[in-house]
Amino acid sequence: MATETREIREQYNPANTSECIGKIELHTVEETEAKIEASGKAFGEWSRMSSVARGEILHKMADLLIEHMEPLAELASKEMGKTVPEMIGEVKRGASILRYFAQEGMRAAGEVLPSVSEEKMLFTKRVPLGVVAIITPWNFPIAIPLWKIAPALVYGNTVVWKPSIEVALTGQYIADLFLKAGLPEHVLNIVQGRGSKLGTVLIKSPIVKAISFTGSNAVGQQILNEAGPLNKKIQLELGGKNAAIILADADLELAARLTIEGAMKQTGQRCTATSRVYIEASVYDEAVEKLIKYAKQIKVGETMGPLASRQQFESVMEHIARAKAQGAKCIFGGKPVAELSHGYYVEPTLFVDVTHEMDLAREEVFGPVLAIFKVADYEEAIRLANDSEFGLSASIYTANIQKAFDFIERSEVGLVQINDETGGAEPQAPFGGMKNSSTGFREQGQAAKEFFTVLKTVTINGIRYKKS
Ligand SMILES: NC(=O)c1ccc[n+]([C@@H]2O[C@H](COP(=O)([O-])OP(=O)(O)OC[C@H]3O[C@@H](n4cnc5c(N)ncnc54)[C@H](O)[C@@H]3O)[C@@H](O)[C@H]2O)c1
Ligand SMILES: O=C[C@H](O)CS(=O)(=O)O
Repeated sequence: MATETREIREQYNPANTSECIGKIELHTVEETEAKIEASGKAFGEWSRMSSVARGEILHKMADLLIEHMEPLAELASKEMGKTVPEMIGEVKRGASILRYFAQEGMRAAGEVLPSVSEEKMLFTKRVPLGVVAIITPWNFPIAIPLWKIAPALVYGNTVVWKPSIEVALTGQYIADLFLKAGLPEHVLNIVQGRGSKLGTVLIKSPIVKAISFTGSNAVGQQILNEAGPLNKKIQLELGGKNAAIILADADLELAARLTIEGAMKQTGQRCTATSRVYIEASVYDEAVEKLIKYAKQIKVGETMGPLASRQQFESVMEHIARAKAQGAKCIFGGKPVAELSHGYYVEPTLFVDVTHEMDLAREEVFGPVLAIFKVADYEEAIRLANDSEFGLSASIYTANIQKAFDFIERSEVGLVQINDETGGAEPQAPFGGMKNSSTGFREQGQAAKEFFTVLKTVTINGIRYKKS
Protein backbone atom coordinates (compact mmCIF):
# COMPACT_ATOMS: atom_id res chain seq x y z
CA MET A 1 0.00 0.00 0.00
CA ALA A 2 1.43 3.42 -0.98
CA THR A 3 2.66 5.27 2.08
CA GLU A 4 1.08 8.68 2.65
CA THR A 5 3.36 11.63 1.94
CA ARG A 6 3.73 14.49 4.38
CA GLU A 7 1.87 17.74 3.69
CA ILE A 8 3.94 20.88 4.17
CA ARG A 9 2.04 23.79 5.72
CA GLU A 10 3.16 27.41 5.64
CA GLN A 11 2.44 29.48 8.75
CA TYR A 12 1.46 33.12 8.23
CA ASN A 13 1.55 36.03 10.64
CA PRO A 14 -1.98 37.24 11.54
CA ALA A 15 -0.54 40.70 12.23
CA ASN A 16 0.95 40.82 8.71
CA THR A 17 -0.91 38.26 6.64
CA SER A 18 1.54 38.27 3.70
CA GLU A 19 4.44 37.26 5.97
CA CYS A 20 5.27 33.55 5.97
CA ILE A 21 6.97 32.89 9.30
CA GLY A 22 7.88 29.28 8.66
CA LYS A 23 6.85 25.87 7.38
CA ILE A 24 5.86 22.72 9.23
CA GLU A 25 5.71 19.17 7.93
CA LEU A 26 2.44 17.58 9.01
CA HIS A 27 2.58 14.02 10.25
CA THR A 28 0.84 11.20 8.45
CA VAL A 29 -1.62 8.80 10.01
CA GLU A 30 1.06 6.10 9.95
CA GLU A 31 3.51 8.39 11.75
CA THR A 32 0.86 9.26 14.32
CA GLU A 33 0.21 5.60 14.99
CA ALA A 34 3.95 4.99 15.32
CA LYS A 35 4.25 7.84 17.83
CA ILE A 36 1.45 6.39 19.92
CA GLU A 37 3.17 3.00 19.91
CA ALA A 38 6.48 4.61 20.88
CA SER A 39 4.76 6.35 23.81
CA GLY A 40 3.37 3.00 24.87
CA LYS A 41 6.82 1.41 24.79
CA ALA A 42 8.33 4.32 26.75
CA PHE A 43 5.71 4.11 29.51
CA GLY A 44 7.24 1.25 31.51
CA GLU A 45 10.62 2.83 32.18
CA TRP A 46 9.22 6.35 32.59
CA SER A 47 6.57 5.31 35.10
CA ARG A 48 9.16 3.41 37.12
CA MET A 49 11.45 6.44 37.35
CA SER A 50 11.38 8.22 40.69
CA SER A 51 8.79 11.00 40.64
CA VAL A 52 11.45 13.24 42.19
CA ALA A 53 13.65 12.64 39.15
CA ARG A 54 10.72 13.28 36.84
CA GLY A 55 10.14 16.55 38.66
CA GLU A 56 13.77 17.54 38.17
CA ILE A 57 13.26 17.37 34.39
CA LEU A 58 10.29 19.74 34.72
CA HIS A 59 12.43 22.15 36.74
CA LYS A 60 15.05 22.05 33.98
CA MET A 61 12.33 22.66 31.39
CA ALA A 62 11.16 25.70 33.34
CA ASP A 63 14.73 27.04 33.31
CA LEU A 64 14.96 26.49 29.55
CA LEU A 65 11.62 28.17 28.97
CA ILE A 66 12.88 31.30 30.72
CA GLU A 67 16.19 31.09 28.87
CA HIS A 68 14.30 30.96 25.54
CA MET A 69 11.64 33.49 26.59
CA GLU A 70 12.33 36.11 23.91
CA PRO A 71 12.59 33.89 20.80
CA LEU A 72 9.70 31.69 21.95
CA ALA A 73 7.45 34.67 22.75
CA GLU A 74 8.27 36.31 19.40
CA LEU A 75 7.56 33.09 17.51
CA ALA A 76 4.26 32.49 19.32
CA SER A 77 3.25 36.11 18.84
CA LYS A 78 3.89 35.86 15.10
CA GLU A 79 2.06 32.56 14.91
CA MET A 80 -1.19 33.49 16.66
CA GLY A 81 -1.18 37.24 17.06
CA LYS A 82 -0.94 37.84 20.78
CA THR A 83 1.32 40.83 21.49
CA VAL A 84 4.89 40.02 22.52
CA PRO A 85 4.33 41.37 26.07
CA GLU A 86 1.27 39.10 26.38
CA MET A 87 3.35 36.16 25.15
CA ILE A 88 6.24 37.00 27.51
CA GLY A 89 3.66 36.80 30.29
CA GLU A 90 2.47 33.45 29.00
CA VAL A 91 6.03 32.05 28.87
CA LYS A 92 6.54 33.09 32.51
CA ARG A 93 3.20 31.51 33.36
CA GLY A 94 4.34 28.31 31.65
CA ALA A 95 7.48 28.27 33.78
CA SER A 96 5.38 28.69 36.96
CA ILE A 97 3.17 25.80 35.90
CA LEU A 98 6.22 23.60 35.32
CA ARG A 99 7.71 24.48 38.70
CA TYR A 100 4.46 23.82 40.51
CA PHE A 101 4.13 20.35 39.03
CA ALA A 102 7.85 19.64 39.36
CA GLN A 103 7.33 19.88 43.11
CA GLU A 104 4.47 17.40 42.87
CA GLY A 105 7.19 14.82 42.29
CA MET A 106 8.18 15.21 45.94
CA ARG A 107 4.71 14.97 47.40
CA ALA A 108 2.87 11.97 48.85
CA ALA A 109 1.46 9.60 46.28
CA GLY A 110 -0.94 7.90 48.66
CA GLU A 111 -1.66 7.40 52.35
CA VAL A 112 -1.52 4.74 55.05
CA LEU A 113 -4.94 3.87 56.51
CA PRO A 114 -5.78 2.10 59.78
CA SER A 115 -6.90 -1.50 59.29
CA VAL A 116 -9.49 -3.29 61.41
CA SER A 117 -6.87 -6.03 61.88
CA GLU A 118 -3.52 -5.58 63.62
CA GLU A 119 -2.26 -8.26 61.23
CA LYS A 120 -2.81 -6.03 58.23
CA MET A 121 -1.41 -2.88 56.70
CA LEU A 122 -3.74 -0.82 54.53
CA PHE A 123 -2.57 1.95 52.23
CA THR A 124 -3.36 3.71 48.95
CA LYS A 125 -0.99 4.38 46.09
CA ARG A 126 -1.50 6.71 43.13
CA VAL A 127 -0.42 5.16 39.82
CA PRO A 128 -0.28 6.68 36.31
CA LEU A 129 -2.86 5.88 33.62
CA GLY A 130 -0.42 5.04 30.79
CA VAL A 131 -0.39 6.88 27.43
CA VAL A 132 -2.40 10.13 27.57
CA ALA A 133 -3.52 12.03 24.47
CA ILE A 134 -3.37 15.79 24.93
CA ILE A 135 -5.14 17.97 22.36
CA THR A 136 -4.83 21.73 22.73
CA PRO A 137 -6.16 24.96 21.18
CA TRP A 138 -4.30 27.87 19.60
CA ASN A 139 -5.20 30.65 22.04
CA PHE A 140 -2.75 29.78 24.82
CA PRO A 141 -0.10 27.89 22.83
CA ILE A 142 2.26 27.60 25.82
CA ALA A 143 0.26 27.74 29.07
CA ILE A 144 -2.52 25.31 28.19
CA PRO A 145 -0.29 22.54 26.76
CA LEU A 146 2.00 22.85 29.80
CA TRP A 147 -0.80 22.78 32.37
CA LYS A 148 -1.72 19.40 30.89
CA ILE A 149 1.69 17.97 29.92
CA ALA A 150 3.46 18.85 33.18
CA PRO A 151 1.10 16.94 35.52
CA ALA A 152 0.73 14.10 33.01
CA LEU A 153 4.50 13.58 33.00
CA VAL A 154 5.32 14.10 36.67
CA TYR A 155 2.66 11.57 37.71
CA GLY A 156 4.32 8.99 35.41
CA ASN A 157 2.27 9.01 32.20
CA THR A 158 3.66 9.29 28.69
CA VAL A 159 2.06 11.77 26.33
CA VAL A 160 1.06 12.10 22.69
CA TRP A 161 0.38 15.78 22.15
CA LYS A 162 -1.43 17.35 19.23
CA PRO A 163 -1.28 21.15 19.34
CA SER A 164 -3.56 23.23 17.15
CA ILE A 165 -2.17 23.40 13.63
CA GLU A 166 -2.37 27.21 13.94
CA VAL A 167 0.47 27.12 16.49
CA ALA A 168 2.44 24.14 15.19
CA LEU A 169 5.82 25.92 15.21
CA THR A 170 5.38 27.03 18.82
CA GLY A 171 4.45 23.48 19.75
CA GLN A 172 7.52 22.09 18.03
CA TYR A 173 9.71 24.59 19.88
CA ILE A 174 8.28 23.43 23.22
CA ALA A 175 8.67 19.74 22.35
CA ASP A 176 12.31 20.34 21.35
CA LEU A 177 12.98 22.14 24.64
CA PHE A 178 11.63 19.16 26.59
CA LEU A 179 14.27 16.96 24.91
CA LYS A 180 16.94 19.53 25.81
CA ALA A 181 15.66 19.36 29.40
CA GLY A 182 16.51 15.66 29.44
CA LEU A 183 13.10 14.16 28.84
CA PRO A 184 13.76 10.67 27.45
CA GLU A 185 12.79 10.18 23.80
CA HIS A 186 9.18 9.13 23.17
CA VAL A 187 7.97 10.11 26.64
CA LEU A 188 6.45 13.16 24.96
CA ASN A 189 5.57 12.72 21.29
CA ILE A 190 4.24 15.69 19.35
CA VAL A 191 1.85 15.10 16.46
CA GLN A 192 1.50 17.91 13.93
CA GLY A 193 -1.66 17.99 11.88
CA ARG A 194 -5.35 18.70 11.56
CA GLY A 195 -7.50 17.52 14.41
CA SER A 196 -10.15 16.20 12.06
CA LYS A 197 -7.52 13.85 10.55
CA LEU A 198 -5.04 13.01 13.33
CA GLY A 199 -7.06 13.84 16.43
CA THR A 200 -9.34 10.94 15.75
CA VAL A 201 -6.33 8.57 15.45
CA LEU A 202 -5.32 9.52 18.98
CA ILE A 203 -8.82 9.16 20.34
CA LYS A 204 -9.47 5.76 18.86
CA SER A 205 -6.10 4.13 19.57
CA PRO A 206 -6.44 1.31 22.14
CA ILE A 207 -2.99 2.31 23.47
CA VAL A 208 -4.34 5.73 24.55
CA LYS A 209 -5.91 5.40 28.01
CA ALA A 210 -7.04 8.99 28.54
CA ILE A 211 -7.74 12.16 26.59
CA SER A 212 -7.31 15.70 27.87
CA PHE A 213 -8.84 18.17 25.43
CA THR A 214 -9.27 21.92 25.45
CA GLY A 215 -11.15 23.53 22.62
CA SER A 216 -14.56 24.21 21.18
CA ASN A 217 -17.79 22.58 22.25
CA ALA A 218 -18.32 21.25 18.74
CA VAL A 219 -15.06 19.29 18.79
CA GLY A 220 -15.51 18.33 22.41
CA GLN A 221 -18.82 16.73 21.51
CA GLN A 222 -17.18 14.84 18.64
CA ILE A 223 -14.56 13.53 21.04
CA LEU A 224 -17.22 12.43 23.51
CA ASN A 225 -19.09 10.64 20.73
CA GLU A 226 -15.93 8.85 19.59
CA ALA A 227 -14.21 8.11 22.88
CA GLY A 228 -17.20 7.73 25.19
CA PRO A 229 -17.96 4.12 24.19
CA LEU A 230 -14.23 3.22 24.40
CA ASN A 231 -14.10 3.51 28.20
CA LYS A 232 -11.33 6.10 28.19
CA LYS A 233 -10.87 8.76 30.85
CA ILE A 234 -11.92 12.05 29.23
CA GLN A 235 -11.28 15.63 30.32
CA LEU A 236 -12.88 18.39 28.22
CA GLU A 237 -12.43 22.12 28.80
CA LEU A 238 -14.69 23.94 26.40
CA GLY A 239 -16.30 27.26 25.59
CA GLY A 240 -17.46 30.11 27.78
CA LYS A 241 -19.88 33.06 27.73
CA ASN A 242 -18.73 34.71 30.90
CA ALA A 243 -20.81 37.34 32.72
CA ALA A 244 -19.89 40.24 34.96
CA ILE A 245 -22.39 41.95 37.26
CA ILE A 246 -21.87 45.60 38.26
CA LEU A 247 -24.06 46.61 41.20
CA ALA A 248 -24.88 50.17 42.20
CA ASP A 249 -22.55 50.00 45.23
CA ALA A 250 -19.55 48.91 43.15
CA ASP A 251 -16.35 50.90 42.65
CA LEU A 252 -17.45 51.85 39.12
CA GLU A 253 -13.97 52.88 38.00
CA LEU A 254 -12.54 49.49 39.00
CA ALA A 255 -15.54 47.61 37.63
CA ALA A 256 -15.41 49.33 34.23
CA ARG A 257 -11.64 48.96 33.89
CA LEU A 258 -11.63 45.26 34.78
CA THR A 259 -14.69 44.52 32.66
CA ILE A 260 -12.97 45.99 29.59
CA GLU A 261 -9.71 44.23 30.45
CA GLY A 262 -11.64 40.97 30.90
CA ALA A 263 -13.35 41.44 27.55
CA MET A 264 -10.47 42.70 25.44
CA LYS A 265 -7.28 41.13 26.83
CA GLN A 266 -5.68 38.86 24.25
CA THR A 267 -8.20 40.26 21.76
CA GLY A 268 -11.01 38.54 23.63
CA GLN A 269 -9.63 35.13 22.63
CA ARG A 270 -9.80 33.62 26.09
CA CYS A 271 -12.31 31.01 27.20
CA THR A 272 -12.68 33.07 30.39
CA ALA A 273 -13.13 36.40 28.61
CA THR A 274 -15.92 38.70 29.85
CA SER A 275 -18.53 38.74 27.08
CA ARG A 276 -21.64 39.88 29.01
CA VAL A 277 -22.02 42.62 31.61
CA TYR A 278 -25.19 43.28 33.66
CA ILE A 279 -25.35 46.78 35.19
CA GLU A 280 -27.83 47.88 37.85
CA ALA A 281 -30.12 50.54 36.34
CA SER A 282 -29.28 53.33 38.82
CA VAL A 283 -25.63 53.40 37.69
CA TYR A 284 -26.10 52.17 34.12
CA ASP A 285 -25.42 55.42 32.22
CA GLU A 286 -22.36 56.27 34.34
CA ALA A 287 -20.96 52.75 34.04
CA VAL A 288 -21.45 52.62 30.26
CA GLU A 289 -19.61 55.92 29.91
CA LYS A 290 -16.72 54.44 31.84
CA LEU A 291 -16.73 51.27 29.74
CA ILE A 292 -16.42 53.42 26.61
CA LYS A 293 -13.64 55.45 28.25
CA TYR A 294 -11.60 52.31 28.91
CA ALA A 295 -12.34 50.84 25.49
CA LYS A 296 -10.99 54.05 23.94
CA GLN A 297 -7.70 53.58 25.82
CA ILE A 298 -6.98 50.34 23.94
CA LYS A 299 -4.39 50.88 21.22
CA VAL A 300 -5.18 48.27 18.56
CA GLY A 301 -1.92 47.08 17.01
CA GLU A 302 0.01 47.97 20.18
CA THR A 303 -1.78 46.79 23.35
CA MET A 304 -4.26 44.62 21.46
CA GLY A 305 -3.14 42.27 18.72
CA PRO A 306 -5.04 40.88 15.72
CA LEU A 307 -7.42 37.97 15.77
CA ALA A 308 -5.50 34.73 15.36
CA SER A 309 -6.54 33.74 11.85
CA ARG A 310 -8.72 34.59 8.85
CA GLN A 311 -11.27 32.05 10.16
CA GLN A 312 -11.38 33.88 13.50
CA PHE A 313 -11.59 37.28 11.81
CA GLU A 314 -14.49 36.22 9.60
CA SER A 315 -16.25 34.54 12.52
CA VAL A 316 -16.04 37.61 14.78
CA MET A 317 -17.15 39.97 11.98
CA GLU A 318 -20.07 37.64 11.26
CA HIS A 319 -21.11 37.70 14.94
CA ILE A 320 -20.99 41.53 14.90
CA ALA A 321 -23.07 41.74 11.71
CA ARG A 322 -25.63 39.28 13.09
CA ALA A 323 -25.88 41.20 16.37
CA LYS A 324 -26.68 44.39 14.46
CA ALA A 325 -29.19 42.57 12.24
CA GLN A 326 -30.94 41.17 15.32
CA GLY A 327 -31.35 44.65 16.81
CA ALA A 328 -28.42 45.15 19.17
CA LYS A 329 -26.94 48.66 19.07
CA CYS A 330 -23.18 49.04 18.56
CA ILE A 331 -22.03 52.01 20.66
CA PHE A 332 -18.29 51.52 20.15
CA GLY A 333 -16.08 49.82 17.52
CA GLY A 334 -17.64 47.08 15.41
CA LYS A 335 -15.35 47.34 12.40
CA PRO A 336 -12.01 46.06 11.09
CA VAL A 337 -9.21 48.57 11.69
CA ALA A 338 -8.83 50.20 8.26
CA GLU A 339 -5.26 51.40 8.78
CA LEU A 340 -4.21 47.93 9.91
CA SER A 341 -5.74 46.01 7.02
CA HIS A 342 -2.49 44.03 6.65
CA GLY A 343 -3.58 42.07 9.72
CA TYR A 344 -6.75 40.56 11.16
CA TYR A 345 -7.36 43.58 13.39
CA VAL A 346 -10.83 44.37 14.76
CA GLU A 347 -11.87 47.28 16.95
CA PRO A 348 -12.85 46.63 20.59
CA THR A 349 -16.64 46.44 20.27
CA LEU A 350 -19.46 47.30 22.70
CA PHE A 351 -23.14 46.55 22.18
CA VAL A 352 -26.18 47.77 24.17
CA ASP A 353 -29.89 46.99 23.77
CA VAL A 354 -28.99 43.28 23.74
CA THR A 355 -31.72 40.81 24.73
CA HIS A 356 -31.37 37.22 25.84
CA GLU A 357 -33.17 36.15 22.70
CA MET A 358 -30.27 37.41 20.60
CA ASP A 359 -27.36 35.16 19.58
CA LEU A 360 -24.94 37.73 21.01
CA ALA A 361 -26.25 36.96 24.52
CA ARG A 362 -25.81 33.21 24.08
CA GLU A 363 -23.07 32.27 21.64
CA GLU A 364 -19.33 32.41 22.31
CA VAL A 365 -17.82 35.06 19.98
CA PHE A 366 -14.20 34.47 21.07
CA GLY A 367 -13.30 38.02 20.10
CA PRO A 368 -13.20 41.59 21.52
CA VAL A 369 -16.99 41.97 21.75
CA LEU A 370 -18.92 42.86 24.93
CA ALA A 371 -22.73 42.76 25.33
CA ILE A 372 -24.06 45.27 27.87
CA PHE A 373 -27.38 44.79 29.71
CA LYS A 374 -29.34 47.03 32.06
CA VAL A 375 -30.96 45.23 35.01
CA ALA A 376 -33.32 46.31 37.76
CA ASP A 377 -31.41 44.70 40.63
CA TYR A 378 -29.07 41.93 41.79
CA GLU A 379 -31.79 39.28 41.52
CA GLU A 380 -32.41 40.01 37.84
CA ALA A 381 -28.65 40.20 37.24
CA ILE A 382 -27.86 36.76 38.66
CA ARG A 383 -30.87 35.19 36.95
CA LEU A 384 -29.70 36.45 33.57
CA ALA A 385 -26.02 35.71 34.26
CA ASN A 386 -26.99 32.09 34.96
CA ASP A 387 -29.22 31.94 31.86
CA SER A 388 -26.50 30.35 29.70
CA GLU A 389 -25.52 26.87 28.49
CA PHE A 390 -21.99 27.74 29.63
CA GLY A 391 -20.66 27.96 33.17
CA LEU A 392 -16.93 28.72 33.14
CA SER A 393 -16.29 32.04 34.93
CA ALA A 394 -18.27 34.98 36.36
CA SER A 395 -17.54 38.24 38.21
CA ILE A 396 -19.48 40.46 40.53
CA TYR A 397 -18.44 44.02 41.39
CA THR A 398 -20.00 45.09 44.68
CA ALA A 399 -19.21 46.44 48.14
CA ASN A 400 -21.94 44.26 49.66
CA ILE A 401 -20.31 41.25 51.34
CA GLN A 402 -23.63 39.42 51.74
CA LYS A 403 -24.41 39.66 48.01
CA ALA A 404 -20.85 38.62 47.20
CA PHE A 405 -21.22 35.45 49.28
CA ASP A 406 -24.66 34.83 47.82
CA PHE A 407 -23.09 35.13 44.35
CA ILE A 408 -20.41 32.58 45.29
CA GLU A 409 -23.16 30.11 46.14
CA ARG A 410 -25.64 30.82 43.33
CA SER A 411 -23.41 31.60 40.38
CA GLU A 412 -23.48 28.50 38.11
CA VAL A 413 -19.80 28.62 37.17
CA GLY A 414 -16.56 26.90 38.12
CA LEU A 415 -14.53 30.12 38.55
CA VAL A 416 -16.05 32.91 40.71
CA GLN A 417 -14.42 36.36 40.89
CA ILE A 418 -15.38 39.01 43.43
CA ASN A 419 -14.31 42.51 42.29
CA ASP A 420 -11.95 40.94 39.77
CA GLU A 421 -12.09 40.15 36.06
CA THR A 422 -13.47 36.85 34.74
CA GLY A 423 -10.14 35.79 33.18
CA GLY A 424 -6.92 34.43 34.61
CA ALA A 425 -6.01 31.46 36.74
CA GLU A 426 -3.13 30.50 39.00
CA PRO A 427 -1.37 27.14 38.65
CA GLN A 428 -2.06 26.09 42.24
CA ALA A 429 -5.83 26.60 41.89
CA PRO A 430 -8.24 24.13 40.27
CA PHE A 431 -9.44 25.39 36.87
CA GLY A 432 -12.61 24.42 35.05
CA GLY A 433 -16.27 25.10 34.46
CA MET A 434 -19.78 23.78 34.89
CA LYS A 435 -22.60 23.00 32.48
CA ASN A 436 -21.34 22.87 28.87
CA SER A 437 -18.00 24.50 29.70
CA SER A 438 -16.42 21.38 31.15
CA THR A 439 -16.84 17.67 31.79
CA GLY A 440 -15.99 18.13 35.44
CA PHE A 441 -12.39 17.01 35.94
CA ARG A 442 -10.61 20.16 37.10
CA GLU A 443 -7.18 21.10 35.71
CA GLN A 444 -4.17 22.55 37.53
CA GLY A 445 -3.43 22.56 41.23
CA GLN A 446 -3.94 19.44 43.28
CA ALA A 447 -6.99 18.66 41.14
CA ALA A 448 -4.79 17.61 38.22
CA LYS A 449 -3.71 14.39 39.92
CA GLU A 450 -7.35 13.22 40.03
CA PHE A 451 -7.33 13.06 36.24
CA PHE A 452 -3.76 11.97 35.53
CA THR A 453 -3.58 9.17 38.12
CA VAL A 454 -5.73 6.39 39.52
CA LEU A 455 -5.72 5.16 43.14
CA LYS A 456 -4.88 1.62 44.18
CA THR A 457 -5.80 0.35 47.64
CA VAL A 458 -3.27 -2.15 49.02
CA THR A 459 -3.71 -4.61 51.92
CA ILE A 460 -0.70 -6.47 53.32
CA ASN A 461 -1.60 -9.32 55.66
CA GLY A 462 0.59 -10.98 58.34
CA ILE A 463 2.69 -7.98 59.17
CA ARG A 464 2.78 -8.55 62.98
CA TYR A 465 6.07 -9.80 64.42
CA LYS A 466 5.57 -12.49 67.05
CA LYS A 467 8.45 -13.38 69.36
CA SER A 468 8.88 -17.21 69.26
N1 LIG B 1 -12.24 25.96 28.83
C1 LIG B 1 -10.97 26.21 28.57
O1 LIG B 1 -10.08 26.03 29.41
C2 LIG B 1 -10.59 26.72 27.21
C3 LIG B 1 -9.34 27.29 27.06
C4 LIG B 1 -8.97 27.77 25.79
C5 LIG B 1 -9.84 27.66 24.70
N2 LIG B 1 -11.05 27.08 24.90
C6 LIG B 1 -11.99 26.99 23.79
O2 LIG B 1 -11.31 26.58 22.59
C7 LIG B 1 -11.94 27.18 21.46
C8 LIG B 1 -10.89 27.88 20.61
O3 LIG B 1 -9.82 26.99 20.34
P1 LIG B 1 -9.71 26.21 18.95
O4 LIG B 1 -10.29 27.02 17.84
O5 LIG B 1 -8.32 25.69 18.81
O6 LIG B 1 -10.71 24.97 19.22
P2 LIG B 1 -10.96 23.70 18.28
O7 LIG B 1 -11.94 22.88 18.99
O8 LIG B 1 -11.19 24.10 16.89
O9 LIG B 1 -9.53 22.93 18.27
C9 LIG B 1 -8.94 22.51 19.49
C10 LIG B 1 -8.01 21.35 19.20
O10 LIG B 1 -8.78 20.24 18.75
C11 LIG B 1 -8.24 19.74 17.53
N3 LIG B 1 -9.34 19.12 16.78
C12 LIG B 1 -10.14 19.69 15.83
N4 LIG B 1 -11.04 18.80 15.37
C13 LIG B 1 -10.81 17.63 16.05
C14 LIG B 1 -11.38 16.33 16.04
N5 LIG B 1 -12.40 16.03 15.23
N6 LIG B 1 -10.89 15.37 16.87
C15 LIG B 1 -9.86 15.67 17.70
N7 LIG B 1 -9.25 16.87 17.75
C16 LIG B 1 -9.73 17.85 16.94
C17 LIG B 1 -7.63 20.96 16.88
O11 LIG B 1 -6.67 20.57 15.91
C18 LIG B 1 -7.00 21.63 18.09
O12 LIG B 1 -5.76 21.02 18.38
C19 LIG B 1 -12.96 28.16 22.02
O13 LIG B 1 -14.23 27.57 22.02
C20 LIG B 1 -12.52 28.36 23.47
O14 LIG B 1 -13.57 28.69 24.34
C21 LIG B 1 -11.46 26.62 26.13
O1 LIG C 1 -8.54 30.42 27.37
C1 LIG C 1 -8.09 29.95 28.40
C2 LIG C 1 -8.21 30.67 29.67
O2 LIG C 1 -8.95 31.86 29.47
C3 LIG C 1 -6.90 31.00 30.22
S1 LIG C 1 -6.92 31.98 31.64
O3 LIG C 1 -6.48 31.07 32.74
O4 LIG C 1 -8.24 32.52 31.92
O5 LIG C 1 -5.97 33.06 31.39
